[in-house]
Amino acid sequence: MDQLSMKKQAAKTALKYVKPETIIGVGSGSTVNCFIEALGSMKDQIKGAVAASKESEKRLRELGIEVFDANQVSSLDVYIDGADEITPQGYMIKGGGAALTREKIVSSLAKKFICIVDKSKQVDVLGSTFALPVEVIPMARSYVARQLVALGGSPEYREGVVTDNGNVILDVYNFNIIEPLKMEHTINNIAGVVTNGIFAQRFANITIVGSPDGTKIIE
Ligand SMILES: O=C[C@H](O)[C@H](O)[C@H](O)COP(=O)(O)O
Repeated sequence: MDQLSMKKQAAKTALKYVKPETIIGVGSGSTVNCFIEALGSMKDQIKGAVAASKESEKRLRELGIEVFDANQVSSLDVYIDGADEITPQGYMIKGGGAALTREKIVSSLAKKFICIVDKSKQVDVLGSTFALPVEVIPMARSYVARQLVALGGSPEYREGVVTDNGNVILDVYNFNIIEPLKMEHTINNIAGVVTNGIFAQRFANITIVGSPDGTKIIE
């Protein structure tokens, strides 16, 4: 089974967590694009969605789903998003598509984070396969990079990428993230960091994994 089919499998399974008459949170990325496509079958049952990226917003609107601003809602029933890495505890690295800050904001509004992944995203320790994205205010780029080196990482500027918030991304290699919550807070405390791609404070409550052996749900 190819990776796209596994993503589609996980995305379709997530529909069972979408309740009629609710506004849901929707993340971004290729797995979420599969989810948005599947959500078309329920578009008349939900009130709408809050999107974590301009790209997802556009795709939702194209399907005829109403998109709300995050400031218009006080709470969301569920937030559905992919991840670049996820541990058995539901800790994630996100931001491969540079949407990490809006994803953290929208997911923080939700009662439950449902993470949809294909099995290649499962790891025991964060940082094993994927560099950690950090969104940075442009004028702080060099300062933040030096601080990340002091923490043991090897940051690389993601050339040519500007986030939906007008900032830049540093991808940090060689981080073995043994204590995700502590690391998330430490990096977020560096002046000039908007947020980093560790999702430990806001971990996934439910992980849906698409694999050739069928879909697995980890709660
Ligand atoms: O910024 C992007 C997001 O965090 C995505 O959810 C993450 O990169 C996973 O994307 P994909 O489903 O394309 O692997």
